[in-house]
Amino acid sequence: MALDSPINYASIYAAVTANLKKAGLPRDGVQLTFHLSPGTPAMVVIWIILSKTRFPAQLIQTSREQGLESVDFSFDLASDFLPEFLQRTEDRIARLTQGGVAPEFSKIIHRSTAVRQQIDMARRIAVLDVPVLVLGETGTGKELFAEAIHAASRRAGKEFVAVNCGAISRELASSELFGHRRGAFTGAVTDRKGHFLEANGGTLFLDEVGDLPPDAQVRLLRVLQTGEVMPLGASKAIKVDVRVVAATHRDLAADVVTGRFREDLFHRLAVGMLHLPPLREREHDTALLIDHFLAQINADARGCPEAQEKKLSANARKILLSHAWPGNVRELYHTLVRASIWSPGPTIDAEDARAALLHIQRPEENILGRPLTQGFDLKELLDEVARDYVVRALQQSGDKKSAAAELLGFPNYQTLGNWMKRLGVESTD
Ligand SMILES: Nc1ncnc2c1ncn2[C@@H]1O[C@H](COP(=O)(O)OP(=O)(O)OP(=O)(O)O)[C@@H](O)[C@H]1O
Repeated sequence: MALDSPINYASIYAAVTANLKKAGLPRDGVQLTFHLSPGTPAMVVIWIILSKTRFPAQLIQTSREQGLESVDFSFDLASDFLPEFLQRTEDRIARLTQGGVAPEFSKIIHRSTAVRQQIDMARRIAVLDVPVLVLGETGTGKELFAEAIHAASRRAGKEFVAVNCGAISRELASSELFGHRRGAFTGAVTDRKGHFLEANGGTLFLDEVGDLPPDAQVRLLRVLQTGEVMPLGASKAIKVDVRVVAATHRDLAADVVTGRFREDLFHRLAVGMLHLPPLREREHDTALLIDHFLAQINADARGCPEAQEKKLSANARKILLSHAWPGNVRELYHTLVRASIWSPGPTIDAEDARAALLHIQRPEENILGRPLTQGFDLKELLDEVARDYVVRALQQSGDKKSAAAELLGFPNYQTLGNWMKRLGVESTD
């Protein structure tokens, strides 16, 4: 096993754990033994920590005088230290979160327990200054959560830099994030600071982190491990103090399995992890968001001479409530903006709502012509088709479940109810 240095704790830890994992350890039926005597003091420390945590092992030492001895001492991290450590952390969180919810979390409009739980977790993670990974479909509020975490953290007054990794070209990803020196590559005519240094002292929000190319993943891992950035073409690393909040709509755990995303980076980023549920899984949030956004749209329009205060008719509301919202909160907001602009009178009626929704159906999205590329999910596609028909049947039947069930060829309305629950379709029937 090659080591950078026999006294470098980080490299000993990385090398040993990588080798043990490669050997498929720990594993049932295999009793591990670590020999403490031949190593440097740094190695002994790492062996002891690993034996008491990730790789339970028996410890032995040897000497000319005593021969082989088992090294035994009671040191149980879980029961001896963790409770005390956690209690200290709890106290700190309680101190830091005194005074109610940070106002930035109040921007996250919700009534559902699912979102409330994620806010509670985000508040606790915010004060710990650890990396956070926010998972959720597009438009579920990942960036909104990242901003709130920043605002509720000790970095609040410092920079919040948001970068969409999916929008950077693969060739330029490393230079955009970590910077470059003039002449580092063709086209590098001036020095570039890079987003990490721009966010120094604050928070860097890496949206669509799953789209980072492999070389940028390696560099990001190194920054997280060492707290230092090495711009392309530079000869010296620069210390940075940046908290990373990453987000993705991809199934990152599946990307780790296929090798598309580095497992070690995944673990580094996912110290705190949030799962934002799609709108269809947030009971009653859609109704609340409709009212909130409509009030906001009306407030924004106030002052324009030709603007009218808009209201939603009961039928228009029903249509919006039963839509599947594949684009989640963002799509809901834009649909309301369109509906309020297009409705000629002060009331947005069913027709206006339908027209605003129809606007986003893209004819080129032929359901039979989707490319079989990574991320394709046949079950999700079939659910999409089912959702579309269920919503249409409900609309056509005036939201009467029995009639809608008949239209769909279901034996009874309970069957429709089961489908709606599974597909996350709401109804007001
Ligand atoms: N719970 C919410 N309350 C109020 N506004 C919300 C909520 N969730 C999302 N939004 C708004 O919806 C829009 C989309 O949210 P945001 O950009 O945070 O989503 P995202 O998950 O980061 O999207 P993407 O995956 O496309 O990057 C934003 O304008 C945001 O302010």
